[in-house]
Amino acid sequence: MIIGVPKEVKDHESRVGVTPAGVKALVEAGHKVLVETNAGALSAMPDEEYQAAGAEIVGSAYDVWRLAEMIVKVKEPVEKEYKHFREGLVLFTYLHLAPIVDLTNALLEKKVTGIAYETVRDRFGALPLLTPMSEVAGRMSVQVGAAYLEKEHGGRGVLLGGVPGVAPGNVCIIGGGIVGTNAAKMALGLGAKVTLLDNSLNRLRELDDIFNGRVFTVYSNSYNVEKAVSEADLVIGGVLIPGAAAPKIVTKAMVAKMKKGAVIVDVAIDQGGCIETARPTTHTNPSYEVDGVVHYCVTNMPAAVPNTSTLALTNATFPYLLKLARLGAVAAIQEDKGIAEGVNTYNGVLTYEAVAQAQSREWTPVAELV
Ligand SMILES: NC(=O)C1=CN([C@@H]2O[C@H](COP(=O)(O)OP(=O)(O)OC[C@H]3O[C@@H](n4cnc5c(N)ncnc54)[C@H](O)[C@@H]3O)[C@@H](O)[C@H]2O)C=CC1
Ligand SMILES: CC(=O)C(=O)O
Repeated sequence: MIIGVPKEVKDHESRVGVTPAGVKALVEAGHKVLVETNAGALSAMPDEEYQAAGAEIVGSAYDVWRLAEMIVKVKEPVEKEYKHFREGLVLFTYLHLAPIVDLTNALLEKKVTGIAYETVRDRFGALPLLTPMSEVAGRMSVQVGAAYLEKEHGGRGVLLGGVPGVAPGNVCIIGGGIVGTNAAKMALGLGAKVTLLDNSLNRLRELDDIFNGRVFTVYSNSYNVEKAVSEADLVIGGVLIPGAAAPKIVTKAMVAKMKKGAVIVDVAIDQGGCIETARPTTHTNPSYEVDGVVHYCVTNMPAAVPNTSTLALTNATFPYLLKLARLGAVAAIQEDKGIAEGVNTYNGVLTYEAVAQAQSREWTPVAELV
């Protein structure tokens, strides 16, 4: 198969979809890999390493997209990439379609097979291609939040760890999955007081065990959320219903009652955000204020640490990529239920229920189409 790896074009997106190690394994398996020049440069993976691994370096994105049968990326295509879509192309990347209607339309119109990292499942039902970036973003959310709490950055001037004689800061984490757990680890490491809310009692039990009671676990309902948020210096949003638009757990009214200079990091913003006042931001303009509360809602947080993130992401994506290349998309979808779960668009048909619900559209399971 001919596999194309374009350079990312989203704001400050510095990760890359395949590493030189991945290229070597693909080439050894008989595939051809086209890498756009400088695609890996910001992840400290120069063209020479790709070339030495057997890739063909291609000068333009246009040619990578045109010549490849499967495109492997990191982020969902932005508008200026839609012109590259064509019938039969396989696109393996994050898509986050629920909140992005125009991208959904473009993939459907051009009959692209869109396989979304964030909805691929493993045999345990987990989301193996979302997990590594949630680990990164969860850990980052605390260091970003701590920086925005500094006066210089508009925050209320709270040191999360406190000092002897002064209480630590309050961190409230909503959603106790991968983002939430990793955020809790970092916040505890800094010495903050951590409250974690989830609407799964079983998950709260697991978290209580994992953290040995050092994190305050609270059942997520609007009463408890309002109280926790009003006491917080830093609120981290990490709620997910896979593939769906994120439910708004923190309302505008709750934000209005937060402490002035408190900080919100809504990691769930890539699925539309779980905080009503959150809107997507970029690494160029990462933050804004609502009711005196600083909001940081960057949709591609791991791009800030591309070397770590590219390695972590491709560790997880590579076995799926190899399978897609070996079998071709149709046979891989037929053989592997987890890959089939990743298919959001196929031959002009929307194939993911939660996206269909978010956009009030019809959908058909991909198993009925291949
Ligand atoms: N902005 C960025 O750069 C990045 C964003 N993300 C996003 O972060 C979000 C969270 O991802 P993960 O932690 O991997 O998901 P996860 O599935 O591991 O965790 C989600 C948690 O939310 C909980 N939840 C669901 N409904 C809830 C409710 N009503 N109240 C409280 N909790 C509720 C679930 O029980 C689960 O524990 C996703 O939208 C993901 O795409 C992930 C990586 C990077
Ligand atoms: C998960 C995601 O959206 C990201 O890593 O950018």
